Amino acid sequence: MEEYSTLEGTVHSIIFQNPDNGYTVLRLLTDEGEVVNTVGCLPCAAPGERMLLTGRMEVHPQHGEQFSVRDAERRMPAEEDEILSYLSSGAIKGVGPATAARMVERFGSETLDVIEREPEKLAQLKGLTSKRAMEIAQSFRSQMELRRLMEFLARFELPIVLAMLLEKRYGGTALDVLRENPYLLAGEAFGVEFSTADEIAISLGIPADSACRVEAAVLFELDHNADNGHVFLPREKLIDATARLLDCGCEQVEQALDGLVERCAVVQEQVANVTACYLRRLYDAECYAQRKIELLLSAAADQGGGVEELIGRIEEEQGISYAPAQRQAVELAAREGVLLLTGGPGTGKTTSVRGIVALFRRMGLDTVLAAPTGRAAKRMGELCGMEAQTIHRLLGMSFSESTGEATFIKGEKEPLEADAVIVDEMSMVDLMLMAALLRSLRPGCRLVMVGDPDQLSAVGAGNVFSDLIRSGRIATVALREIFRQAERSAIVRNAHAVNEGRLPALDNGQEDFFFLRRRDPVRTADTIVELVQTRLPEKMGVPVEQIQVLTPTHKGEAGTVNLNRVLQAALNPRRPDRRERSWGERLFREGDRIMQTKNDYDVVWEKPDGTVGTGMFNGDVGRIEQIDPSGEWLTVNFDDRLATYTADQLSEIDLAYAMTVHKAQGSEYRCVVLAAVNAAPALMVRGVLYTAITRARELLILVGDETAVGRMTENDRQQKRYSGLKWRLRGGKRS
Ligand SMILES: Nc1ncnc2c1ncn2[C@@H]1O[C@H](COP(=O)(O)OP(=O)(O)OP(=O)(O)O)[C@@H](O)[C@H]1O
Repeated sequence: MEEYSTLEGTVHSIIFQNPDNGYTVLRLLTDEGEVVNTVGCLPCAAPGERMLLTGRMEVHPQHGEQFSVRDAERRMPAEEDEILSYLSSGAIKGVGPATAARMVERFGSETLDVIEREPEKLAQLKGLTSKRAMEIAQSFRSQMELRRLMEFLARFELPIVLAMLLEKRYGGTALDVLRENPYLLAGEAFGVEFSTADEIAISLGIPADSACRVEAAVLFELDHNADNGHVFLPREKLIDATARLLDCGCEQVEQALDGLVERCAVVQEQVANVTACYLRRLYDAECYAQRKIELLLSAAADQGGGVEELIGRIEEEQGISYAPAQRQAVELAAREGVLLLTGGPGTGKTTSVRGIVALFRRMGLDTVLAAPTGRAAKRMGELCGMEAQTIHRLLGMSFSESTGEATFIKGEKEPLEADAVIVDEMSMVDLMLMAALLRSLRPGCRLVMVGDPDQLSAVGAGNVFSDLIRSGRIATVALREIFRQAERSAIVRNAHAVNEGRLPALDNGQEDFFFLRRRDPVRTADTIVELVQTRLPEKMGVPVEQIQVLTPTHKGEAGTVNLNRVLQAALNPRRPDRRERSWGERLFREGDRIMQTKNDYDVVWEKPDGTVGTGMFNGDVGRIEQIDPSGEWLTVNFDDRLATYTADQLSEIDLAYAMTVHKAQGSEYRCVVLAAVNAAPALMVRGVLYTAITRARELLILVGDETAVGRMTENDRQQKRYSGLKWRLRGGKRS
């Protein structure tokens, strides 16, 4: 990792500035008398201002050497000549060079204070009306507010970009709002650690036992646990965790929790024998999901007559004879309002779905196919011979800038027109998405949910698929038989072995499954680079683009961070004709394979046929096509959708030469290279290995240590997730 250095000096001139995100290109006159081109997030920077910058030097193919800023300590100009160049630069609306000169001549080094605090004095100057003086003061004050906000955040080592986000949300009063309740930073929209918000609060003298602190901690715990998959927390656990977080007594937390329950910010309800505490949105989603599923079940669409004959014709048409369980699945799809279809790799799920699609077509049902990720939708569409979409796109998801929440065009008021919806890769659907999908279905719409319940759980909160299966309320067909074609593949055989707790065969006597023993993670990483760069493309004829490196972890030599660094250096090395752009610790280069790491509904994309749309989703993978010479935006090609990212969206992308198994959920690759290395205990589980193996279509190469493979295979512990959906469907308390 390159070292950071510091640079101190005065802003000489501004070359470029984006007022929306603060991205700035400027020339800095250092104290050593050198002029250095400097780029970074430096909102409202203006000539004359003093800066102490931390960052690193980069070589830009067109602009040569430039300093890329990570942190900045900034001081307003203090000397007369600095103030003059600051004001002359146009930094304040309504002040040009002539006015600036008059102001500084009259007020000297006090000029900025006068503008801010005694603007009426400005009207004494020739040619300045008091109205204009007030406008100047207003423009200067709003800049100062933003600056003070930035300085305030910088004291706690928070990123400058956060100031822009706060200002967007709270306008000129952002700093006051923040001082009143610093805990808002720990909320979903800003994602700051509770401990940092707490540090700010303490520095502001907010007492440790103040209600706002304890309430914020309770909400933070619920939110944090939702990120770990829990829909609710048992009251005792919530109180205990919060008391530990705050290092305070349980009574205080109980009081705060009761206050939140009274105000309905938290919902408390008995779920089986647990007193469950829910964030409001998750409670509403769970109750809605239960009610809507009941409704869809009660509208059971009995189409008994003639189905067998139809199935016979479909078999003939598709040149296939269904296995009994597959036939049952197709038949039940005709009869039931809601159907679950489960099975591991090669058990014939897709073939059954094709049958269901054909049957629905013959029944005259308008059918829609969907999946939780873009890749899963693409694959589903290809295999079923009709268009499939992501659930997000199907529902017209967008993002509210003011509340930070996802909104959907489709819902109860404007439902989907479909008569039937078939969803694949259901194991990845979390509770919020499930509730949104259900809201968009008309009463009587059929819902077929397909997936492999042994895959890793959804990233978001909930256990939706397994709750639905285990509720016993919904018709379920479990495909267990592995078809002969599929049985020939060692990938499929080994996946089933792992799923049953048996070690995969690592003897290399197979065509599509190989094991390369490397006990040391450094050698594991070296071997992975060699495989991807030369051996696989040259000896096995697999193009680099069709290989995906997976690893259980971010950390260590064989974790994503290091593997991405070494793979980038090998596959897309620094070249004079490839522009680069760094963002925090990451370095992006034209030609890099990258991944979107969170949903962003604002990214704009365009297809070659001119279709324009918005939205990129967590897990979408693309290639950096171009980095603008200003470094201010870059374009990424996602499967022919050319998306433009501005500087403030760069935190949402990461290199994707290697990714975690969790991130690869729902995707499939021709060839997977898996780093089988020891990692944190929570990652050494069967689900991780099983999911990794089942991502490979034609070739899987395990590189690493068989003890790690063994540990993962043996450990079938699934993280328990608190969720009440199964209980509600089984007839728990009606809501
Ligand atoms: N009834 C059948 N008769 C003969 N072959 C079948 C039948 N059903 C499925 N197959 C074959 O078995 C293999 C696996 O089927 P399919 O792709 O439908 O399974 P899947 O569960 O979707 O698998 P995966 O999840 O791995 O994609 C395919 O080669 C398919 O052609």
